[in-house]
Amino acid sequence: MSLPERLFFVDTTLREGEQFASARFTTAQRIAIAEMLDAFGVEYIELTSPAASPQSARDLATIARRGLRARILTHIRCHMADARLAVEHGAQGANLLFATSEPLRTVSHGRSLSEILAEAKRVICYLRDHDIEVRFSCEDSFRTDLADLIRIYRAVETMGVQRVGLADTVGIATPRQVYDVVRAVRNEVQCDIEFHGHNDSGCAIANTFSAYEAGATHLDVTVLGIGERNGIASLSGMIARIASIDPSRVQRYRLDLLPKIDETVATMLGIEIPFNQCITSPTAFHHKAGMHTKAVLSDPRSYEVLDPNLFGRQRTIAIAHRLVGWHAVAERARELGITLSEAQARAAAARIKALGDEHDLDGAMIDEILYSYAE
Ligand SMILES: CC(=O)SCCNC(=O)CCNC(=O)[C@H](O)C(C)(C)COP(=O)(O)OP(=O)(O)OC[C@H]1O[C@@H](n2cnc3c(N)ncnc32)[C@H](O)[C@@H]1OP(=O)(O)O
Ligand SMILES: O=C(O)CCC(=O)C(=O)O
Ligand SMILES: [Zn+2]
Repeated sequence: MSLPERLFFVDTTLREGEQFASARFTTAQRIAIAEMLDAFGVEYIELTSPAASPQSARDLATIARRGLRARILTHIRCHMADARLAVEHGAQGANLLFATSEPLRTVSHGRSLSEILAEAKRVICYLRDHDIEVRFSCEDSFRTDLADLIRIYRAVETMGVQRVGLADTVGIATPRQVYDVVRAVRNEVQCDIEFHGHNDSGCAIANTFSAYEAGATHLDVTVLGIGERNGIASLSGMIARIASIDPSRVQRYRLDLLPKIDETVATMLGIEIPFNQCITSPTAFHHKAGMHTKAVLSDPRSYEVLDPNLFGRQRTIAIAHRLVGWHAVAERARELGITLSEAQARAAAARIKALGDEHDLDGAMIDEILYSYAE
């Protein structure tokens, strides 16, 4: 499968990620996160609006002055006061949004589509006059009428935005729907397209990937997928999704930094890396069941679509449990310098299984059983 060439990550750990329940990054932590993401190679780092709090405004200015390779964006309402703050605090780009769906339009801001477009024109012209890269996003795009979406995107493109954004704000969209809507927008505008997908129904990575396949160029991610409620697509998840199809698409990034980035942010948040996190979870390259370990010992590609070495990780093979197979037992014996016949390895595996039915096992217990064959 060939994937589109144009791919930019917009990491929004310092905006969407700050909306995660336990996030309250200090200035030093914000700088550390921005520097790690920059070293990794994300193209954009999105920061909380300078309107949010005095420290958020100061930190935007500090990070924007830091001379990072990544472009520093701030996420603001389509509002002149917020736009002025973005300019005053040195943002290189402004990610504007306005809710356009029926359910949100009423309760979020109460504007009609025409009023949204009138406000957008003032704000976009002001930002473009100040040489700010502008993206305009329709919040809750997937509960917005497609004709309304297209009307707005065509209009803001003529106002001079560099890209339009589609947001699955409530995590309701399916991968096929994302593909169809992004494709429809792709056919209507020339500018770049950004996608932002929430994980409420478990489709954030799949939806973000579908958007990429359909022509989205800019993909929103956060470290560990943190964000409002249960978050959005994770950086490591999107890297895994793309690398498993075509590693050359992500070879320009410092993939070996991913474990450290996830670990550092998890520590800042006071959480563990989730067990099901792609690439960086402690068990992401851990093999247990006998049928798996037998095959992996012969050729890791049997049960690994990603090479752990690419990410500075190592595979682990567990044998201290009742699902063990004799091949893995024989391999452990070889590591210990013990030569077992097939019959002995099978007998040792049977012994481990019987003990595993009775209680938890650990590596030392297994080695003791294996040494008993060496005597
Ligand atoms: C789906 C998302 O994650 S969107 C991003 C969410 N991010 C944030 O909310 C950033 C943190 N937010 C904040 O610090 C505050 O909400 C602020 C500073 C932005 C605004 O605070 P307040 O002025 O106290 O307003 P409050 O948050 O209660 O209400 C939102 C206001 O923004 C207006 N508004 C909402 N969306 C938009 C929009 N896209 N563009 C312009 N105005 C908007 C509402 O009409 C309301 O205006 P009002 O004060 O005239 O009634
Ligand atoms: O600005 C955007 O495109 C996304 C805003 C957001 O966080 C959302 O809609 O969930
Ligand atoms: Zn969001």
